[in-house]
Amino acid sequence: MIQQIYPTVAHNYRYELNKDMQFAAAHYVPTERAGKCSRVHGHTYFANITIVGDELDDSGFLVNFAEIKELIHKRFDHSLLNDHDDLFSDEDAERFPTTEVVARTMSEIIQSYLDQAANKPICVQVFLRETPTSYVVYRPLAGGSR
Ligand SMILES: Nc1nc2c(c(=O)[nH]1)N=C([C@H](O)[C@H](O)COP(=O)(O)OP(=O)(O)OP(=O)(O)O)CN2
Ligand SMILES: [Zn+2]
Repeated sequence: MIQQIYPTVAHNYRYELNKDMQFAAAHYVPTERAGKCSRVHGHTYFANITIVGDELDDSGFLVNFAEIKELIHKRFDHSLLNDHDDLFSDEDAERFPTTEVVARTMSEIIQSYLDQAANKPICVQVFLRETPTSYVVYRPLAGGSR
């Protein structure tokens, strides 16, 4: 079970939902500057996703917890992140599968899905832990751009 205190996001929405999940994945950071991390290695990633909104859908959900898990876990669990060439690249540092980029990418995947919902939920934070000692918090800029 994942139990951790996460950083809070200031907002004035009526509802805030948080979904924890974990997935196993391998990656490498394709630059010599990454040292040992430029070689393929694996992590159990722990993620906490924060979604806010004022309106519920016709199930009484801001968004179904299971759908958020499906978007991330199904896509990344037991995969080599660098193989997802629709998301990551060995050529462009903004698309190397670092913790920062994976957190941002998760936020973008989730927000694209939420944009289809009539009640318009918003993903305001992705907390992504890569190792017991390393994690990133990504908060998209208000208004939808990075
Ligand atoms: N800013 C970033 N720095 C590093 C990233 C990253 O994604 N963003 N990634 C790595 C490696 O992939 C590695 O998996 C994690 O590195 P690190 O925290 O150094 O792992 P250690 O277990 O060796 O750290 P300890 O301090 O010994 O616990 C590297 N840097
Ligand atoms: Zn790593």
